[in-house]
Amino acid sequence: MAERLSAEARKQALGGIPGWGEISGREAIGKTFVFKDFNQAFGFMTRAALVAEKMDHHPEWRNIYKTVEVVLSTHDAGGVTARDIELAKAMNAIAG
Ligand SMILES: C[C@H](O)[C@H](O)[C@H]1CNC2=NC(N)=NC(=O)C2=N1
Repeated sequence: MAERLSAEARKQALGGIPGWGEISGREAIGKTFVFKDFNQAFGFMTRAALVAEKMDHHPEWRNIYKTVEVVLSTHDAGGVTARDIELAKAMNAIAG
């Protein structure tokens, strides 16, 4: 099982993934992606879902029109691990 990152390691990792930050009140990271329209937002979700499934690591997310709110944590580790950082980076790459 992946190890939880320390607060320090988490902060450092977040520095390298634009737009991602700590979620207040829980051990998770998040980002709100804003696209041009619903089509772009849903296209992002479709591509990200395929990557997430391949990684066996899945986002908590919510789509409102052209925005996608994403929260990542590793449930079995009770916090943020390298797997969350990896998926966050992949999502940024997909969003372009
Ligand atoms: C058995 C399976 O590997 C686990 O349930 C996976 C699936 N996807 C997951 N996704 C996320 N975000 N956190 C997890 O702890 C997690 N666990």
